[in-house]
Amino acid sequence: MNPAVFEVQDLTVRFGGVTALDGVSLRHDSGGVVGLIGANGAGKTTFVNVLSGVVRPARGRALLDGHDLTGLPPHLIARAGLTRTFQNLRLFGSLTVLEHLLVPYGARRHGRQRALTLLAEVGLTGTESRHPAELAYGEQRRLELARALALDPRVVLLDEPLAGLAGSESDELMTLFGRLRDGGTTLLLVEHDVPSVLRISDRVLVLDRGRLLADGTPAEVASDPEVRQAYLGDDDVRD
Ligand SMILES: Nc1ncnc2c1ncn2[C@@H]1O[C@H](COP(=O)(O)OP(=O)(O)OP(=O)(O)O)[C@@H](O)[C@H]1O
Repeated sequence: MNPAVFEVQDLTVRFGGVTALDGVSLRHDSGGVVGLIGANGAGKTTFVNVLSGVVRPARGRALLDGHDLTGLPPHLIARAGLTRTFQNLRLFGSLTVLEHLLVPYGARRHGRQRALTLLAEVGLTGTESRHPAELAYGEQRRLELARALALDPRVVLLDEPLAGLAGSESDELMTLFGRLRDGGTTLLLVEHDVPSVLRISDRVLVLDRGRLLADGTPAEVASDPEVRQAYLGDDDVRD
């Protein structure tokens, strides 16, 4: 069997007496958008934190293309092809927009041109010399995304990328996610906006108190009685 794009085996994370992830195992073999939903405290951010190297699991493994990432620091995981955005933006106040992207591109060939191209892709052309504090909130979110996209990762983890965005801004980002997916990037989308997740995802995972409650197509997950009872309100799943 070919290695999965990403895979977790028996992933278990504890914070003191709290079990944030409880033996989660799954593999994702193709690209596309994988939605990850669940109530507050279900373990979604912890899942992203383990895959991206921010949190070490008590048990289990995380793999990217068959390579064990468990315990590697975030910068090596990023270099291996898995990057992320943060729920609370982590931009550098002293760097300009362009400099944010020149950091990952470093001395690479055509780094500056590639950075400018990427800024155009996320709709930030014209903001190159500004600092994060001079950007609108939606622009800051797009800069965070652009930084995660530098160096052409194979997998990007998006932790609540739509939080705090107006409807039109979040529509634009969803369109961009669709383009990235079509370009072959695998996206793992953690999001409280369930209708958006169901609309864009090829596969939806539902976490409930650290366990994988459901895993299927958006239609399968939206009609799963256990999911509806544990998590989804009827309003959330209506078209
Ligand atoms: N650093 C930490 N220290 C202690 N407990 C933590 C820590 N991080 C997460 N937890 C706990 O682990 C559980 C899972 O949290 P996590 O943030 O992964 O959930 P989530 O599904 O992302 O929630 P939300 O939707 O509210 O962001 C929660 O009970 C949370 O309080």
